[in-house]
Amino acid sequence: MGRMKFDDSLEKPDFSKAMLLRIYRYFLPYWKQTLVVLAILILTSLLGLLPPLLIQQIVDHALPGKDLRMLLFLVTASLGATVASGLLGVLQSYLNSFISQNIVYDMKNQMYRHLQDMPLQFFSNVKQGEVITRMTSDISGIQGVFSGTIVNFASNLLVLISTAVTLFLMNWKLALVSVLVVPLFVAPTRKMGSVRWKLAKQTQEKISEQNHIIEETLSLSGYMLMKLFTREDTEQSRFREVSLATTRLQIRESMAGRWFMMLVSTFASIGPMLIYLYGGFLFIQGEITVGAIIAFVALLGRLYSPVGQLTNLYVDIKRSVALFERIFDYFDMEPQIVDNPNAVPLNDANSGIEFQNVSFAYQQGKPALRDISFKAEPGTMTALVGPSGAGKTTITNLIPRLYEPDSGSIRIGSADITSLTLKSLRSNIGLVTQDTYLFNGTIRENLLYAVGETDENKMIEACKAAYIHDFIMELPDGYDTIVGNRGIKLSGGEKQRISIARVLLKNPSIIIMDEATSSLDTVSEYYVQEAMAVLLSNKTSLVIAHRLSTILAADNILVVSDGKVVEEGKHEQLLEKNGVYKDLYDKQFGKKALA
Ligand SMILES: Nc1ncnc2c1ncn2[C@@H]1O[C@H](COP(=O)(O)OP(=O)(O)OP(=O)(O)O)[C@@H](O)[C@H]1O
Repeated sequence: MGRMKFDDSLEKPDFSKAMLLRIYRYFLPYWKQTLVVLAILILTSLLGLLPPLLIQQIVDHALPGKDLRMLLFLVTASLGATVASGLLGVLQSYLNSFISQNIVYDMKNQMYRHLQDMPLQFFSNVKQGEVITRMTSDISGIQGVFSGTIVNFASNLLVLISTAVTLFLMNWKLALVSVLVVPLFVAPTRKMGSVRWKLAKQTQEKISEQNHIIEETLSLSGYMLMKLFTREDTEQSRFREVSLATTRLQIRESMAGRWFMMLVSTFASIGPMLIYLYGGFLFIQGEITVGAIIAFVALLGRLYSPVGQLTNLYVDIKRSVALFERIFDYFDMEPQIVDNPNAVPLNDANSGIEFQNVSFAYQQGKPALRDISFKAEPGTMTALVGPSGAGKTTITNLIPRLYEPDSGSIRIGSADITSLTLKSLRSNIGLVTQDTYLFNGTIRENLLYAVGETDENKMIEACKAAYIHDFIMELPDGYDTIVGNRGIKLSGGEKQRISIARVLLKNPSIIIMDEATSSLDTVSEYYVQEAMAVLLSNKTSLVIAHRLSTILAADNILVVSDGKVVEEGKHEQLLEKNGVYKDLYDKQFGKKALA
């Protein structure tokens, strides 16, 4: 315990001018408050000098002169200085907190907005929980940078300078003696700080690992996976292992340098002894007074403590700059899909969709779509069929610009979608995905997410059209029923109908639908089909179709295979071709159709 391994090879933080300027910019709006804090720090460092100096006067003048009035005055003045210093400290705490919390507030809002503009790809790649860590602990850690690092630095420096100057003015020989001890504890304090920082970093990593396990296994889907594969014991031992490592690290961290601390306090106490010894000698020589020796010893604390803290400051600054670096890493990721400078709103959304030679790859060298061209006429339904992984979802994701094609263009009417404002484009598109995402709130809240506010009648109308109103009314709390995490309290068909109602409320001209593959019972399926029919009527729609009835109702069918449109036409025409479609049809629907 308390063993230390010292490693000087800590990676250097980025102290570049650009970095510091960037950090400085966050503090700039609060420069007035910062100036007040600085003024308070100067005042308190001076006020702190008063009590020892007043004690000197008491010992040298008030007591030997038996001057009661002078004694009272000096004691009151000393008390006054302490009280004033305390009051200023309160104001300073408020300002510290005001400045740092406001910077955190500014940063969090900026980061939230920034992350909203990140492409879908970012959220597919980022580790679970990572965004939350950056948003919460990293940004919140910034508050410590001002109230901790910066204020500490300024305050310690001011106390150190003011005390050193006072000591040297009082008696330069004695001051020199007190400074002699300083190097004795600077080196150990430095070492201790670095070791602590290393251990703290390791602990932080272990804690992140622990959080990751918790998030992975105690979230809804993770929990189901763990239960169904009976992995409880394995997960438990994985968790226990990481927890044990964390616990050990934390014990080591709290013990790190305890031996050194002991040494340091011993060294620090050598200072006063030296002062008594050498000061006593000077007193005997008649060079200084008893009061001066007492004041000197009292002031020593104000000299040693800031030296110790300033020695450790490098670690604090490093931690702070590392925090900023982590946050700036996120800010430096450019949102790739943004409005064109000359973007215009979409005028007529119901004018058909056209893909012209569109190619796209999620990863370089692995094309997901190759030279896709097709036209979805206004007011018609286009069905996308094809084997799993063929690229159907990718095609639909390109229309609301969740991803950008690598080449080719997508048009709505005559407008290239990149020339349109994202807001107008997306507000004209209704997306019904396979795994309907409902957040943990009431059915009403989930429905109104589409439009913000609407009157009750419109909402009920949409639910009736989506064949879900009667079901909702049968629930004990009706529209105020809580749906649970991701809507777990509802069946797949019910969730899909709610999401259809949500899109109906939005009433967009273009509908993109990924039909659920999960088989619903006949009644549920019937209702979903009916709801879909309402949703799709008179709209330009693209449906990833898994049901024969949908395929038969489609005005045009695109057969997608290996990132290409390999066949196109109506059901009968495609069957006649005796190609990929026929093959798919036989495999997927042949038996069902016969039945
Ligand atoms: N976010 C992603 N990052 C990298 N590759 C992806 C991503 N999403 C899909 N892919 C890959 O792109 C290809 C096309 O996927 P897509 O989801 O479009 O297929 P699909 O036809 O919709 O399949 P399914 O019917 O199974 O949903 C697949 O090979 C898939 O592995």
